[in-house]
Amino acid sequence: MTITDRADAPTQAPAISLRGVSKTFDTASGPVHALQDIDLDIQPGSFVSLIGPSGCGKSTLLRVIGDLIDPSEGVVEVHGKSASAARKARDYGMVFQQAGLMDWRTVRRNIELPLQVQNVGREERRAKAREMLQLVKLEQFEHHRPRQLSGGMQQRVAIARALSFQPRVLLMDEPLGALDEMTREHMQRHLLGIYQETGTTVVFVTHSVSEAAFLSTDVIVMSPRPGRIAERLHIDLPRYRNDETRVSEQYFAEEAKVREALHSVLDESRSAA
Ligand SMILES: Nc1ncnc2c1ncn2[C@@H]1O[C@H](COP(=O)(O)OP(=O)(O)OP(=O)(O)O)[C@@H](O)[C@H]1O
Repeated sequence: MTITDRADAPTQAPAISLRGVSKTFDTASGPVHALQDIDLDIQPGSFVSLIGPSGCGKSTLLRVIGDLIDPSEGVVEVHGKSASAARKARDYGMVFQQAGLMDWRTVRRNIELPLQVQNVGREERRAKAREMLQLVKLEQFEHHRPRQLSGGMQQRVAIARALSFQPRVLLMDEPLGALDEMTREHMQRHLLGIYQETGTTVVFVTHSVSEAAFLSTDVIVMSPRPGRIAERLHIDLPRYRNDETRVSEQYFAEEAKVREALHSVLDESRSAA
């Protein structure tokens, strides 16, 4: 399965490639087949959302890509390297539902942390962190502590931190899941802006159909027990999207397409249960 950000895009080496990837967890109550036989190519610069019922393996797939867990079978390549080599080469930025910021450090020093770990010099670190603060539009909060910021702002800091070392791939596990509806829409606009500006390849786990349709170039619909790819959908919207996109006929049609695919997976998994 190949995913390109445009249907007519020339063939290029995928940013992420999975072949025959399965993951089984051995638990006290027996094996859990979280992923089975996943083949997937993700082209550079695409924004790919993973959506599907709870427990269908979205987070497991993201974690296998990011080398946070090993697959039981199969191969993962990121820009031609193994997932573990890609992690060592700092090809990944990761953002989770909780921002996970350190409250004893200022906002800027939180963003500097991954650079500090890489022994980047102080001045360069500071300059990079300021650039990232501009990217997420939080320049004036440089000296604040995370607890002084709203949930959405904290997530923007987490995104800035993840992007500080210019990873080629941004892995996001429900990064907007804990935010209220209005903040979430606001953050979606921010995230789109960041994506458009950086051109980073994004893999994004979400439960929200509208979010997946609005943000993504492609949506992967997964089905549970075992976790598999049920359908992949190309989102036929202009790459540059804004609030007008959200109320366009074209967007409603794309959203309906994702909703329909998800509902047929839900219906199947209910009738199999
Ligand atoms: N560390 C683990 N040990 C045992 N089972 C696990 C582990 N991690 C995930 N699982 C199981 O693997 C399956 C897939 O889980 P995963 O979290 O990837 O699904 P998900 O689609 O992200 O779910 P949700 O939408 O609820 O977050 C589930 O049955 C889950 O219970």
